[in-house]
Amino acid sequence: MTGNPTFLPRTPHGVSSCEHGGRLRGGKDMKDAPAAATDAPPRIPMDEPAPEPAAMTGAPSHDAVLIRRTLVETASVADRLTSYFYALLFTRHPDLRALFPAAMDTQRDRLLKALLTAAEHLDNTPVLTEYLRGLGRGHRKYGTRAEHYPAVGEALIGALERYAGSAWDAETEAAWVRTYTKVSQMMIDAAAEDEQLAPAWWQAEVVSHDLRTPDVAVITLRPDQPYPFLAGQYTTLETPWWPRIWRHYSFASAPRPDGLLSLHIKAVPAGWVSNALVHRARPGDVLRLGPPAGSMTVDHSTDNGLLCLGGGTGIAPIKALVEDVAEHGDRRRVEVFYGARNGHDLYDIDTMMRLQQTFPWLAVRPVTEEEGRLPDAVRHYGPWAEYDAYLSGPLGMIRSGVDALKGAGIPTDRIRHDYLGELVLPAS
Ligand SMILES: NC(=O)C1=CN([C@@H]2O[C@H](COP(=O)(O)OP(=O)(O)OC[C@H]3O[C@@H](n4cnc5c(N)ncnc54)[C@H](O)[C@@H]3O)[C@@H](O)[C@H]2O)C=CC1
Repeated sequence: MTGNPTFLPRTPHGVSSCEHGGRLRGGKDMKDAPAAATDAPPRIPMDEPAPEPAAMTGAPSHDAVLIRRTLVETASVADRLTSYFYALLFTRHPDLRALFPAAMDTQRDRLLKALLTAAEHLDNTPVLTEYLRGLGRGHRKYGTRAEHYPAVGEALIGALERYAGSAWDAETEAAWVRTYTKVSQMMIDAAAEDEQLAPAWWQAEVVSHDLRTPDVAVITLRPDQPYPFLAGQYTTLETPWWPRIWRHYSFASAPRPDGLLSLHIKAVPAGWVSNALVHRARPGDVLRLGPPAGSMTVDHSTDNGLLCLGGGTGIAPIKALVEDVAEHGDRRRVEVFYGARNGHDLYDIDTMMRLQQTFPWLAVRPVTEEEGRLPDAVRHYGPWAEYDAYLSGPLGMIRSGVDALKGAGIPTDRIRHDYLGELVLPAS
């Protein structure tokens, strides 16, 4: 290590809780941890997805330049860097191992990816603040405490130092220490504030389980206490069968007067949580939910129409958005394109068609792959320049959908989805 990093995030009350500074002993001697087997891809690839960025303004700060240089340098070895990061963390702080799932697989790169996403948005303070505050709140359910953050910072610096090659020097290390201190402080403060307002997690009982296709279930939950959220948001969920493995699922309904929550789950190959929810969960089972998150919510300050693309189970939050517009009595035009591989996979088409019959301002267009892919279908209609766009579905669909919508004249700041991290981060 070139310097002597000291992470001193204040406790929520402004007093330094502990000091974990100093060189990481023995870091250079450690072997890379073996790569874990891969699980099914997480629906949202980080702990919590970042919000849509505002346009970046001005030149990047010097710290941001140094940090991006490190990211570029380590992009091709991200996997080894991640393994080494966790090896350092757990060797130096074995007590922290219990906060993570028994099998690390997809968890492995989540923490690091979240940190790197934060670094990516260093110069965009409103976006960074919103993202980190959500991340801090979301970490309460893992049992994360203020005093854990310095340990993570040390492991991060140790791993970066090892893999950043010529991009690493004392100045770069100082930039990372400053950045990490800022990042962790925002998370700590947000968690402390949230503690006054909301539980760290909710328990929710399965009250109905409806298998719509061999792979897709619609599940209704009754939370043990009120669960406030907005249509279009998602939750994190832990099952009793896979402790400490959390997955993201969007709510399929706007908030209901009876307080019940509904989710659409597709069992994906090797997806432990999704398979348990589809094939094992039954009424009476109790799950745990983290706080709501996500920025794909309706902007009620405008009369713009809504153009919604829902692919596969991505139709769930789109249905919630439609209900939200209906409840506001806005009568704004809402155009839904509902994509699936084939007719059989359009598992919620009856509900969507019922909504279309009820609301004259709503048009629902099912699109199967025989007819083409969702973004192509959208290009055949329009014009869309006066619409706000909402996308939910597989990553490839979001990517090509965003391109199609930009091509149709919708500005980026009126295109909402919850996949930002994966779209901006270098592939690893
Ligand atoms: N908030 C969100 O963004 C949500 C996302 N999801 C995600 O949606 C996905 C749904 O998966 P499945 O039901 O298996 O979907 P799928 O693989 O059956 O595809 C659904 C639709 O997306 C289209 N599509 C797929 N790849 C595409 C590409 N590269 N370019 C253009 N169109 C493409 C297909 O043609 C089809 O119309 C999951 O990954 C799930 O995690 C689910 C709920 C909410």
